[in-house]
Amino acid sequence: MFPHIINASSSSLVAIAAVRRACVLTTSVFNNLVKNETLTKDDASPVTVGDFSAQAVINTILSRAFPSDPIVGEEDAADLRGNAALRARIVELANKALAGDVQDGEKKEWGLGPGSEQSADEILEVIDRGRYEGGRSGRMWTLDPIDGTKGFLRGEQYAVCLSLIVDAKVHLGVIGCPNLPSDLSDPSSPRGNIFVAVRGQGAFQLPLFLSPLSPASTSLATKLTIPRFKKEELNLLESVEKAHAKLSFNERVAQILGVSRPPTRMDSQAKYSALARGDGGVYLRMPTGTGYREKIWDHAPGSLLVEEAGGVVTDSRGEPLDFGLGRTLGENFGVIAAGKEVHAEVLDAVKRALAEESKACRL
Ligand SMILES: Nc1ncnc2c1ncn2[C@@H]1O[C@H](COP(=O)(O)O)[C@@H](OP(=O)(O)O)[C@H]1O
Ligand SMILES: [Mg+2]
Ligand SMILES: [Mg+2]
Ligand SMILES: [Mg+2]
Repeated sequence: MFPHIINASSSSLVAIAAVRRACVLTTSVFNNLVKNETLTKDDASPVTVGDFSAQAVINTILSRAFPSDPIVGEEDAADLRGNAALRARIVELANKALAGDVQDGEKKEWGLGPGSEQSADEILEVIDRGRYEGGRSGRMWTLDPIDGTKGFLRGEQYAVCLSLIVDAKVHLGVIGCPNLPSDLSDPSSPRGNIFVAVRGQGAFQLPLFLSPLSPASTSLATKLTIPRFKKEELNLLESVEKAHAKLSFNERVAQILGVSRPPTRMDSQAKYSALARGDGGVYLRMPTGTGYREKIWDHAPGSLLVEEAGGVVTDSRGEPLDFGLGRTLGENFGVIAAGKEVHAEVLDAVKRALAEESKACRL
């Protein structure tokens, strides 16, 4: 089943290869990260040499495989142009990742294999291929080279996330989770999974560090379906970072729903992956009131994964997420993702909690 899908779509084969290469890089960067390899961006969020070099690797592969496809990537090279030490480290890391032997499921023409190293200028340019503004029509990719940078820095969950959007609809989503155990309830179960969703063809999990075409990987590939939860089995999946989502609101929604299990807090779109395979029943992310606009790369692959696993993803008004507005999802009304049956109940609970809040404000 799974190889049939990736063979049928060259985009998915390219995307899986790109995400796997980047995950090998980020795993090695984590093990060797030193203090001065992290910058603070204008919005006070962290970015590491891992984020920049992973974007260079994925953008290189996409640009070679699909030269006319634009890319909406989280990072850009502006901060690297004035920082020679950081730039040199990123060039070294990206080139090491690109020059590794061409493996099963990859092609040399994608800029891979010995001899495919690029100059510093080429690496900066390819990082900047991610500056596309997005929009409603045509084909484009959206990339989050490390989603959950704070989780990455803590040695916890993070994800390398890539998605193909066509005419504002997500067609393909690939999420590499190097630190995610196969079984959340058993932290000693093997870590490193990749999640792949193709519109209309399903959602899958397979081992991250095996070629997707190898018999071992194929035999371990599983098709994901969100199970029907009983109330007592439900719990919420939510951000670790209080600045990213209003966790007190989640507590009230859980109360209204009668959910008694504690929430699972996890960084990155690993939450969507966990939801798609039945590790937790509800993804809930409500705005904290700062005016922050959610970015398309933080939700595109995760939302398709959940939908293809039989779930529903909307904002807090029940409206679909709109990936055609540019780099952001527009005004922030939050995100609710859950299995079909549970989603309607959560939406009602969210509306009730919002009504309570606005009543309390008027008093
Ligand atoms: N004020 C805010 N509200 C919502 N999301 C925010 C935010 N500030 C940053 N983020 C986003 O939250 C993402 C992490 O999501 P989560 O909280 O689910 O782990 C970050 O991705 P990066 O780590 O790629 O920058 C960042 O884009
Ligand atoms: Mg970031
Ligand atoms: Mg992100
Ligand atoms: Mg990121």
